[in-house]
Amino acid sequence: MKKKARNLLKTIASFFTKHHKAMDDLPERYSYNPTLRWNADLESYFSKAYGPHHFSRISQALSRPSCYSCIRVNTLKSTPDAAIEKLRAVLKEKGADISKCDVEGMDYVLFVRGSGPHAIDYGCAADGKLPKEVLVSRKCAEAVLRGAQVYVPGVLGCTAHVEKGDVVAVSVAVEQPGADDGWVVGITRGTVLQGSETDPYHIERRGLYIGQGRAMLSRAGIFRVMEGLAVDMSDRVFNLPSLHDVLEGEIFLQNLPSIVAAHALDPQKGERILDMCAAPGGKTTAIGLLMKDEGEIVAADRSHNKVQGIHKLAAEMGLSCITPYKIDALKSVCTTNESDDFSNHSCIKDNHVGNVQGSDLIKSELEKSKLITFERLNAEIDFKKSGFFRVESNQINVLVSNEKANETTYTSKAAIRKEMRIKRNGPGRNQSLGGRVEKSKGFAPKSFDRVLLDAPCSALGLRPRLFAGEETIESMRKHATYQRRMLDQAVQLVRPGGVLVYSTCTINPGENEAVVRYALDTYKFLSLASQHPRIGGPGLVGRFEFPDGYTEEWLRPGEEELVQRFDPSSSLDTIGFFIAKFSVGSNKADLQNSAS
Ligand SMILES: C[S@@+](CC[C@H](N)C(=O)[O-])C[C@H]1O[C@@H](n2cnc3c(N)ncnc32)[C@H](O)[C@@H]1O
Repeated sequence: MKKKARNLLKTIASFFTKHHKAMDDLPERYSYNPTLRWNADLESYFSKAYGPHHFSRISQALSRPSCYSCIRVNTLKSTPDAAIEKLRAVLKEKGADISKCDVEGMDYVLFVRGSGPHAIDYGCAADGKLPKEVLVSRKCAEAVLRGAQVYVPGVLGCTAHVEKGDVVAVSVAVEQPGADDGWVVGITRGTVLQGSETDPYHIERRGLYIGQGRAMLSRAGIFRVMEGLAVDMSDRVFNLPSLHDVLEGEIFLQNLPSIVAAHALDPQKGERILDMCAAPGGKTTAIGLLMKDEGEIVAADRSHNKVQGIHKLAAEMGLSCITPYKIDALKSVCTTNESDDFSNHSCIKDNHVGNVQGSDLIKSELEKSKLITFERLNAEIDFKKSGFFRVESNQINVLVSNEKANETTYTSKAAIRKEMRIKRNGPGRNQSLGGRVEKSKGFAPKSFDRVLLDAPCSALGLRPRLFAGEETIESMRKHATYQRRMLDQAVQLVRPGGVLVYSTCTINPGENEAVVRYALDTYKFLSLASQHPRIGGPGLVGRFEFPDGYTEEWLRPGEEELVQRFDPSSSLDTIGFFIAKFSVGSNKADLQNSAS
C-alpha cells in the first residue's frame, strides 16, 4: 500500500482506537450493545463466505456509526483550508478535530472526528429509582446514532407523567421474530411505559439505550402532534457532529468509499459521462468536481422526485455540467433510429417541469428551452450537411456558425451543451425555478466515454444499522439479477476504449464479486482495470454452493487486487462498499452475439 494510503489509515486508526475503548464497563441494561439480527439462511451464507469470526466483527461494526464524518469540500466554491476554518468556527463549542485526507489527490476530503461509545449516566439511583424514558422506532434511532435529534413521528412509547423539560433516557424498539418466520414491531405509537418488567419491549430493549435528552413536549403533547422536536439529545452514546445545512454548497457529507468510486472512474475534462443510477447525486457531483465542471455528465435515475433533487444539488454546488434525466436504467440503450443522429445522443421524448413556481414561467422557460434545442439541432444539421464536422470518439468537435457575428467559431460540442444547460437550468439552487426533469427514451450505444453504475442494492453495508432480518437469500438473488440486467445496458453505452465502474454499498458477494464474474464471463471485451486510489481491501476469490444446488462464482485468483472491497470491520471504519472498474475493449462482435 502506498505511503499516503498508510497515513490515511493511521489517522483513522487513531480515531478508531479512542472510539472503541470503554465498551466493557457499561452497566448492562442501560448500555448500547446491540446484536444485529439476520435471516438465518443469509447469516449462514455470510458466515461461510467470510468465516464466522470475521462475519461477527462485520455484523458488530454495522450496528455502530463510523468514528468520523467524512466531508468533501466543493473546490469550485471553497478551499480545504477555508472550509476547515469555517467548520472549526461552526463546531467551536465541541472542539472539532478536523484533518485532511492524506491520499494523493484527495486533500479536499476532510475527516471530522466523532467520539463514543460513551457510558451515559441515566440517573439510576441506588434506591432503585428508574429514569423516565422515551422509546423510539428503529429508523429514528439509526438517525439519532448519526447525529440527529428525536422527532415526534419517531416516538413509539413514553413513560407516564413526562413533562416538557424532563430528562429522558432514549431506547429503541427493534423488530422481533414473529409468526411465519416474519419480523414484527409489537408496539404501537402512544404506548405508556411504566418502568416495570411488564412494559412492552422491557427485555428486548436491554442494551439498546442510545442516550438521553430533554423532552421538548409533555407525553400528551408528543402523541397529540404530528411533527416537531420531541427530545433534544444532550448525551449521546456516539457523538458525531451534525453537519446538515452547514456550509451548504461549500461542503458535502459523503462516505469515503463513494468519493473513491468517483476517483476510480477517473473522469477527464470535456468527457461525456453517464451516471446510470445517480440520485441523490453524491457521486455525480463528486465526478463533476473532478472534471472541474468541464464536459457533460448525464445523471439518470428512474424517480422523478429524486431527479429533481439532483438538479437542485448540482445548482447548489455550482455545477453546470450535469444534466439530470428520468429514465429506467433497464431501458438505457436507445434502439430507435433517432439515436443514429450524431447530434442526438439522448433520445429525448419530452421535457416536463416539476417544482416550478408559476405556470406562465413554466411555459416560457419550456418554450425557451425548446427553441434552444431546435436552434442547436438545426445548426448541427447545417454543419453536418456542409461537411465541416469530424467525430473523434465521443468528443465531437463541430464548427459552429455564429449567426450574429456571421463568422465561424470553433466550439466543442460539450461547450454548446453546457451553455444550453445553463440557459435551461438557471443560475443556482436558491435562485432557480426548480428542477426541470427531462425524460429520455435512452441513449445511443457507445455514446459515453465513461459510465458509472452505482447500482441499487441490498444496502447491507450501510451503518449504523440495528436490524438486518428483512433480507433473505431470495431477495439477494433478486438484487443480483436486477444488477446484471443494468450492467447489460451499461456495457453497451460505453465507447470502445472507455471505462465502466460498477459499485454497491453492500457486503453481499452475490451482488459484488458474482456480478463482476458475470460481466467478465459474458462480455469478453471487458477486463478489470486497476483503480486509483486503492485504499479498500481485496475481493473474494472462489465460489459458493448453496444448499439448493445454485452455485455463485466469485473472482478468480489474480483478480482480487483489482477490485476494492471496503470492509466495515477494518480499521478504515467505513461503510461496506465495493468497486470494480472495467476497461471496455472493442465490443462489436460480442454485442451482436449477446443480442442474438
Ligand atoms: C445506490 S442509489 C445511487 C446513489 C447515487 N449514485 C449517489 O451516490 O448519490 C441507487 C439509485 O438507483 C435508483 N434506481 C433504482 N432502480 C432504478 C432503475 N431501474 N433505473 C434507474 N434508477 C434506478 C434509485 O432511485 C436510487 O436513487
